[in-house]
Amino acid sequence: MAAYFVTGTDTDVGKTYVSSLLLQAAAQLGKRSAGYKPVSAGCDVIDGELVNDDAVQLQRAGSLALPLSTVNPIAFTPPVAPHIAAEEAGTVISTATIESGLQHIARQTPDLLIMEGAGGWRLPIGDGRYLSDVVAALKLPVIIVVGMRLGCLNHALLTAEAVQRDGLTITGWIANQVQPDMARYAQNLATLEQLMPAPLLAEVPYQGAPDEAAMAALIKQLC
Ligand SMILES: Nc1ncnc2c1ncn2[C@@H]1O[C@H](COP(=O)(O)OP(=O)(O)OP(=O)(O)O)[C@@H](O)[C@H]1O
Ligand SMILES: C[C@H](N)[C@H](N)CCCCCC(=O)O
Ligand SMILES: [Mg+2]
Repeated sequence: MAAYFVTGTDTDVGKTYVSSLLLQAAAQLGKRSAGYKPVSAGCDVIDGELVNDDAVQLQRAGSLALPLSTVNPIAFTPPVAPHIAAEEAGTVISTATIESGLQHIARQTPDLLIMEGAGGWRLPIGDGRYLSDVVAALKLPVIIVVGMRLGCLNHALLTAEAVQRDGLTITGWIANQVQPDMARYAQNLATLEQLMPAPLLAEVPYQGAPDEAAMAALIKQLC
């Protein structure tokens, strides 16, 4: 089984969008794929259940049939930083729950398991702890989604520095075109290719996906 942690240069940079593409591509190639969003903030309450859109997207994209509570064991209603939502709910984000949730999915032997963070790499989860501590304890390789917009160079380089300082391997980064036409896109991409300490895995076009052959090659590399 291959498991990865997908982080991003910020919230709203396309971690879920890109993770879903990877899970779908793996499924189309006959692989067992599963997404995991341990901590979410920003949910609808449907029939008494907290339903997070990221979790629903990952659940649909993966080929394993998993209940939503398995894909997303820790969920909060307001779309705010999760440790603040946890405090408001009078609860503490449990690292044991995050870890056991991953092991639970791993036991169903996916070929590709993608765990999506929330926000960026150094996400506080309360009491001086960070989601990155959990990823480090799990020793998961990291994929960085770079939301290609002005400011991403600094965010991408700082994220990569922090991941490496935490002792983790960066499998690579994905350039995600969150804007239809970023000014100097090619030059920004070239700058990151030169300065990032890990390879560019894929370019994801605005409202699109890498071509089938590129995706198949990437899934082969990741699995
Ligand atoms: N390549 C793309 N083309 C067009 N829209 C995109 C692309 N990538 C992401 N988006 C859109 O940008 C928004 C943010 O993407 P997404 O939800 O995947 O971000 P995220 O990093 O997972 O955010 P969060 O921190 O909340 O988990 C969504 O509306 C998504 O559909
Ligand atoms: C609500 C939002 N879409 C995400 N799920 C949570 C983003 C947390 C960001 C925390 C921060 O770094 O400021
Ligand atoms: Mg997301």
